Amino acid sequence: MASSPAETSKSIKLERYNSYIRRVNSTKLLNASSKLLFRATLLVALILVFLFTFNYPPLADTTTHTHTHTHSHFLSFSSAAWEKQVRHSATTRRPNAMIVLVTGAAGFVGSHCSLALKKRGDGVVGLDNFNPYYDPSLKRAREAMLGKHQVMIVEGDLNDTPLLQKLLDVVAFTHILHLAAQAGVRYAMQNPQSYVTANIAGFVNLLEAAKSANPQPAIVWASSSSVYGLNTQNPFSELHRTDQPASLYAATKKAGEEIAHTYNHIYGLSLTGLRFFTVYGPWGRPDMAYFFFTKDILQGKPIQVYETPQGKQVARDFTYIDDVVKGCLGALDTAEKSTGSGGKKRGPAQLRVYNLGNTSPVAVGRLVSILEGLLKTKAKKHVIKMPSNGDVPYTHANVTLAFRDFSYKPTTDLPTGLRKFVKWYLAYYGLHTRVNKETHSSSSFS
Ligand SMILES: O=C(O)[C@H]1O[C@H](OP(=O)(O)OP(=O)(O)OC[C@H]2O[C@@H](n3ccc(=O)[nH]c3=O)[C@H](O)[C@@H]2O)[C@H](O)[C@@H](O)[C@H]1O
Repeated sequence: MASSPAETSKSIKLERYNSYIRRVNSTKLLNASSKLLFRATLLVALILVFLFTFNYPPLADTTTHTHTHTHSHFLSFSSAAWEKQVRHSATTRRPNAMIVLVTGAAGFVGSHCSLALKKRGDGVVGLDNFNPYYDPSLKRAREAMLGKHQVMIVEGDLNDTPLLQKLLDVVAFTHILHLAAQAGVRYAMQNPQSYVTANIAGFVNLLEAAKSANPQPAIVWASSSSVYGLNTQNPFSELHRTDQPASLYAATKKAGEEIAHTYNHIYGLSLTGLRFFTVYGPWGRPDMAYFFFTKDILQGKPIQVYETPQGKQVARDFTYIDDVVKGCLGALDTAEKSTGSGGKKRGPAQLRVYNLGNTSPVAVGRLVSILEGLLKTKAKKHVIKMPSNGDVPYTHANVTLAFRDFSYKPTTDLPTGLRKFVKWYLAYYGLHTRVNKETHSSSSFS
């Protein structure tokens, strides 16, 4: 049926009105869905910000699932590219080479040992959590130096079990050189928990991963001269008592020696503990006296030199880094294989402890005089009684055992070693004034 013109115009208007309403509604719908989308995006963004800000999942998981490397950053630790880099770093370049996981590789002794191993053709993979106990930029500089020699440091924590398992799965390490630890004798009064976490829990976690690995690696690890504690027999021999630690640091290192015994006994892990005696040298630790004395003397700041409660000089068997590196490599070279497999002991395994010292203690006052000479600056020296915060009056190593078993023989005296340290210090921090030309002799770590 045909419609009238009036009806037609009314129906056209109605149609236009309906179409207008549909457009308005669809725009409203669009606006509503955009708003919904916007709110959802905001919510997701807020959740992400929360997760990153409050570090969830916990640090042990987040930091260790990534790593830095000179060529690429933050690869997932399970990615094929990450595994390739780890294997590349573990590549050996000599017959019968060892493949070593070095924990604490961005640390003082760890970086030196990693480089020495790599230079002689061994495969090396580092592990370090880059914690801020002392300036992490120094650890990054050591990492960069190792990167130039194709040594990769995986950024991760000893307490990250999946990471350790992954590393031991990806590479059949023959050895672990375990140097990662919470160091420092006096800092244990300020942050006791950090010593338990790194030196006890972290060590156990590493041993757990090692005992389950196939093959089980042999382990050489850093104990400390501080385990001799209040021992008065002199020089310190491995046969002397070590059941009187004077600091929590010493107690955790002594606990490590007992834990090593347990894992050797139950699982057949080959374990060698090295008692380091106040190691110093280029690329050293800024928390140690020789290092911050150098800084304070150059800045004209006062330094405190401790004396015993009886007014005697405090002394240390200061040991130069190159001598300690030789000792570490000697211990690795003579470490026998672990005997267990699949987490089970198959026979008795090697268990050893050695002193790595210099065998000639030097008073701290003499250390200061040597630095004054090298820096051509008089120290503002205050002699005070040694605070009772874990320190011991003197250390002195007997190294007969290490000499017998791997020809360990320290060859660097304190003036020679400090000269090399000062040369490095001035170059590293860009300070070249007021210093003896003599200090510009050769350095060990370049
Ligand atoms: O052999 C070890 O196993 C340990 O060695 C190192 O400990 P220590 O021998 O105590 O070194 P370090 O602090 O440099 O003090 C050196 C001397 O300066 C004296 N000292 C110290 C500070 C100060 O302000 N004044 C001072 O006279 C102080 O009394 C001491 O006589 C490592 O840090 C430690 O991690 C561990 O490895």
